[in-house]
Amino acid sequence: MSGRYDKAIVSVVVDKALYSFDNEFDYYLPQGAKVSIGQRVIVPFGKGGKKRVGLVTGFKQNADYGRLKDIYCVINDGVILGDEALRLMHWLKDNTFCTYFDAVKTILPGGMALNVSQRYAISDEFRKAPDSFALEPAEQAVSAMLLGCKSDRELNDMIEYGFDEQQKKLIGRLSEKSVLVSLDIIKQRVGSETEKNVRLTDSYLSGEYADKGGKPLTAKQKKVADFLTDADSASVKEVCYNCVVTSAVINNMEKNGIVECFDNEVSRSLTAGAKAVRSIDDIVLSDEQSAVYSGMSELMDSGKPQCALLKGVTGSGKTTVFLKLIDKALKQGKTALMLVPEISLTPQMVRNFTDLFGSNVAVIHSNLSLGQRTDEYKRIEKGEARIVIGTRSAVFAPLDNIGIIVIDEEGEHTYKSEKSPRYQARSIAKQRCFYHNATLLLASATPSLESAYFASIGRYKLFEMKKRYSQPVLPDVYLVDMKVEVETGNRSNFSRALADEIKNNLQRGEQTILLLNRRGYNTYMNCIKCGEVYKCPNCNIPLTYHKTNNCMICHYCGYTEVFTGKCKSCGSKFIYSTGTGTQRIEDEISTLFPSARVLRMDADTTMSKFSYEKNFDKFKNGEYDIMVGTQMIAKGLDFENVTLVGVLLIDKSLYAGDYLGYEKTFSLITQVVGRCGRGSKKGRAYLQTFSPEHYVLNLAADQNYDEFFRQECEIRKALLFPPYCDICEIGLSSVDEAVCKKGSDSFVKLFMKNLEGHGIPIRVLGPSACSVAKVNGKYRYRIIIKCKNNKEFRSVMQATLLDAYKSPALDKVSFFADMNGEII
Ligand SMILES: Nc1ncnc2c1ncn2[C@@H]1O[C@H](COP(=O)(O)OP(=O)(O)OP(=O)(O)O)[C@@H](O)[C@H]1O
Ligand SMILES: [Zn+2]
Repeated sequence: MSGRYDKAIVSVVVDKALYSFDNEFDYYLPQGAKVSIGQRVIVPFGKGGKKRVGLVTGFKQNADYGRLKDIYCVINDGVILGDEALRLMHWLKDNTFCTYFDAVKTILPGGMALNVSQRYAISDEFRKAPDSFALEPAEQAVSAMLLGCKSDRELNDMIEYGFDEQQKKLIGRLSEKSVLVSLDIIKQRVGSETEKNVRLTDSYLSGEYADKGGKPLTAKQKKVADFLTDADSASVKEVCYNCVVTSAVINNMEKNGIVECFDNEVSRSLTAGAKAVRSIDDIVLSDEQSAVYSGMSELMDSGKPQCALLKGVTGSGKTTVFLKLIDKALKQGKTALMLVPEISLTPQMVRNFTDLFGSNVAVIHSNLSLGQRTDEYKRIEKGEARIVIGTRSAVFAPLDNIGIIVIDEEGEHTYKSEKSPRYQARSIAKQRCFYHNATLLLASATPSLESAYFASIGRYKLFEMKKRYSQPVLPDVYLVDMKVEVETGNRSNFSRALADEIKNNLQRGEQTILLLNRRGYNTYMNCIKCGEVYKCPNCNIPLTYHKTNNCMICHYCGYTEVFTGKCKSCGSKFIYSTGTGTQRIEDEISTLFPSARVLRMDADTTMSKFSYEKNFDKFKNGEYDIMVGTQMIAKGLDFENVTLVGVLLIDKSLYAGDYLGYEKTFSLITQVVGRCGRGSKKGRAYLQTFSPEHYVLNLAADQNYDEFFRQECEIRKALLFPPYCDICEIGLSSVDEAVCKKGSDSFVKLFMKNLEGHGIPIRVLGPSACSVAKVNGKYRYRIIIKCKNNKEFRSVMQATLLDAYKSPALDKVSFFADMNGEII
């Protein structure tokens, strides 16, 4: 319901409200003001009546008139959350334990967020007669400093960056005494135009800048760096605006090598200006593809919400089927949404779409500047783009009349948000399909166990494609026993079989992909003399040695120290290092195969994200013979000249320490094996392991998903894990371990108390320290609650969280609840 009234009481959700205090608050709408549901307003909030951004969620008939405050002003940019978006906001609040406004901010693109900030100026009275004001000495000192400022801008900069906490406190007093006047400035984070962009340099991100003695950042520079860390990239204008700096600050940072400027040509060519160059009618589906298409068409024609799972082996041409189905939706006068796990890895996918649908395609992902994201959002809202491709957050794209939502590689963990609101894109997609009577298509070569289970009990309609499109056979897969290699004197990271095959490939001019899921050079270092193990002081886990910058780096928090070659505690020069990372493999390849041209792809070489596409293009053009990388190279890539895949050591992934370990390993192997033999030549894959007898590895080598599914379901059923129950994880952290542990125990007690009288079957595991027990100087505990995710359970959890916020035992502990989250 949405309407306009001259006088009314409205419910408003408010920005920056704490979870424990979050609600729909009532406000009085001033006489003559008009507002609609879904429109933004500024309201006074809290004790001091500070101005906050809010969003109107409804009108009220009866409320306590006397105690209500007036809305301060209505923001004149119309309804920004429509009926569906408001429902999603409520859904997020109820299901993920976030605040209303966290939900609002997640649904809107970052660039549309509004901020209220306070700006100060010296009052005319004070300027004229400063001596007539009764000020304490400290106040006098501060006001003298402020009087010395040449402009309001300088004055506000001084307050924000130059003052310590003590001085900042005096600002409030000076406003009360009318020395200063304050203004509330409402800022939208960006305008709509796009221009020159900035991002942090690789050197700064890798810590090289700091290591090479780069100047420490000034307060303003730090603000810019923090902003860019969050935003990935933004236009110069946006940075200036949000960080309240001039472009001179950015120029300086560019000179010092902290940021770099670039033109974002990628997104421009991808979206508004794109032209269709091919016709969808030229694509002819194979028999298997046609069968899926007609089955899906039936669902789409039903006019009811539907959910289907497409299990298609790697290279079966799932994308082609998506294209045809999306074309069908458009022809029905509807719109379509397609989610991918990581856009930088699938430039080909985006190209496929723009080639066929031109500017009808909008792309949403975090590599765009805030302005570009807002522009895409508006193109979608206006109906100029009726197909949206994007990563997780694109699931909220303001499409109207959706016909189909496709989620590619549906089991990928990137679909789950790891910060509040902790939502799973699949669940949001389901909500949207219900709303629009649309069809949801989940697709993968290795579906998540949960989706496969729902398909097996008939809740999802199941479609399968068992053949590759161009090459009738899947690659041959061999397990290589590394124990035998070691026993027979081969201590290298390459088994003889794999080394021989790499040699063959080099001779034949065919390409090879090597997977090792650890970056860096050595992953463990200790002193032989005193036994000291080099660990991160913040996280207490072993540091990884990086040869490229001669540093030891923590892969959890980024802590970096230069490796001196001597033990820090005893000074000995005998340092023992073990554990192989991708950098070391790159070295070993150059020793074993000096002529090979090697491309390394891991988080260290691709920090700016833009390197992905360039490097993959070079590899595709044959400029490299071997690509070695972490799991980022395992999925989605389609290079026809790759005929060999080697997995250097898979064991660690099997024992990842949570119930998803086997599922993830099976999926990783299937995906990476699927990268070879996609053209006319058959592929082969070698999996090196110290546990060649492990059944998961054997099933993965056989590419036998069905049997893996059966066995894994048995285990999950016996031990009670999803999909046979839901899991609610409580994560707790604190700088003090004892406080964290005590707080965790209190949380369990509060939960048990709230549970009383409900008769809900649950099992509580823990509290226990997380497997990485300390990150960024904070100790981490977790509680696992096996439960059934329903309204009753969630209400118990909500009550527990509210109690926990009030409990003194949890005063110094941060905590969150996460339904069915991935457990690290
Ligand atoms: N009907 C078709 N006509 C022409 N080419 C096709 C057709 N179907 C698939 N292909 C080609 O086959 C190759 C594999 O297709 P695609 O990348 O869509 O497979 P996929 O199922 O998504 O694989 P993966 O799960 O490994 O990512 C691509 O190069 C694609 O262009
Ligand atoms: Zn660390």
